[in-house]
Amino acid sequence: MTTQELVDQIEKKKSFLCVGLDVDLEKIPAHLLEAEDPIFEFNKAIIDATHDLAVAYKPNIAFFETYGVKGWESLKKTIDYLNDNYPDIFTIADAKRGDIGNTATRYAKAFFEDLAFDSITVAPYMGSDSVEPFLEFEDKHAILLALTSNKGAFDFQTNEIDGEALYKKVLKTSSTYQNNDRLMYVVGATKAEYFTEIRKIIPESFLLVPGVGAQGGDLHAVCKNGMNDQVGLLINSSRGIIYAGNGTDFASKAREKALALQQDMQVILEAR
Ligand SMILES: O=c1ccn([C@@H]2O[C@H](COP(=O)(O)O)[C@@H](O)[C@H]2O)c(=O)[nH]1
Repeated sequence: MTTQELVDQIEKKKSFLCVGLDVDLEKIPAHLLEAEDPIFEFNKAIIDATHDLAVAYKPNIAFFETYGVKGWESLKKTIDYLNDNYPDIFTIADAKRGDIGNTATRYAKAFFEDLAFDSITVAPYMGSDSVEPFLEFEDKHAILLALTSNKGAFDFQTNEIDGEALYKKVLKTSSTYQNNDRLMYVVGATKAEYFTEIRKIIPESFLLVPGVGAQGGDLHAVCKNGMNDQVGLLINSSRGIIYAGNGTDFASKAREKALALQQDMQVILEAR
């Protein structure tokens, strides 16, 4: 998907919501456990209940890998279901990959060609030759971890090297990579006070922003400091939406949570 197509979706739906699919068999409603593929059935119900309110879905790959081959089958069914039924939706494989060039190419082919995701999260630590292979695919995007939502982000990312915070170096250096127009960045909602500085370095780029809801990040603060002319934000909520209920009405409960976020976003968009 092109960035412009994503922007068009945001305008049409008045939403920049990304629903995170972090499916845990210990948390999903008991009645689904009788299904042949409970993970897929759960995802399908969540997607069907929220697709008009969200512009992106982000399956976190760990939650599928943990179930081995069955988990990968559920992931494949989930991405195929999204692509077949809701082709306008932007899809993110939250896989946080990063390795030397030839290995990075294999990761990129796995997630962009076999699984047909629009984007994948990538760790920047190994540098240009570990990131650029992901940027060789037309209309696909690498979403680089810049300033993450967790407290461990302060271990390295905000530390200064030669007078500049590491996360700023990541933003600046990656902006020189081949096909850098296909780059997006992860910045945590729990780090709202950093968005103004971040926007000075990468004014145009889309930011994937996890950390609202369960991690306590503030949507309004993020939007105030981080929104650009094209909105430029994908706000992710995973547990706060998908586990809003755990009875037979779990999907409508998830919709209620997604609707509340979308309505907040609509107000923010209309006030711009
Ligand atoms: O900095 C980061 C990067 C990724 N994540 C992922 O986003 C979701 C957040 O889930 P919630 O339930 O909404 O807290 C999850 O998949 C994380 O692995 C992040 O939280 N922070």
